[in-house]
Amino acid sequence: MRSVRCVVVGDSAVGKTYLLFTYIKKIFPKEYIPGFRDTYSTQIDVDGQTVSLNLSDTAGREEYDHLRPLCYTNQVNVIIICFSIASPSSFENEVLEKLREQNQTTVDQQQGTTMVRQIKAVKYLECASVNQDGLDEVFDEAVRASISHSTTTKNHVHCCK
Ligand SMILES: Nc1nc2c(ncn2[C@@H]2O[C@H](COP(=O)(O)OP(=O)(O)OP(=O)(O)O)[C@@H](O)[C@H]2O)c(=O)[nH]1
Repeated sequence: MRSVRCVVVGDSAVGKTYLLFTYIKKIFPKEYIPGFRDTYSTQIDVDGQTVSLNLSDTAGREEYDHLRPLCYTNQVNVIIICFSIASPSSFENEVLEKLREQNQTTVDQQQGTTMVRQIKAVKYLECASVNQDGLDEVFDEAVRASISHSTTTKNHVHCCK
């Protein structure tokens, strides 16, 4: 079975741990979870293929800056870069609503897509752990990106022989 190793990175408090917890457990935690297990494995079907998906959480706090690169080994197939479309304190809908009233904008699809081009990432996706909106899609796309990259790399190796 194909195995895909995926690391989730991003600033502190953008929701990385909750993203993984909610995706795996299919429930948004009621109480704050200070940390989740560092890695988790699950099997998912993507485009008719069963894949073993290994997920790793990272700590976003600055004091872990020197340790985080240890997670970027050559065994990692996909890195998901996470950020809050609003500020961390504006997670709650009520606060988002207030921001909108004050004409303060959140990151929109267009800005996300532009950023993807700038950093040569594969895709920009929005999701919300709180209602599980778009969560499966994030990890399905991560698997697709990995499969498509490994196919491209193999083809490249062939053509250079
Ligand atoms: N409203 C709302 N809150 C969320 C969502 N996802 C996460 N949160 C909240 O965001 C806070 C931070 O989430 P974490 O998952 O701990 O953040 P993190 O990115 O893992 O933070 P570090 O461990 O410091 O790197 C938590 O208090 C969650 O309740 C979401 O989709 N909606």
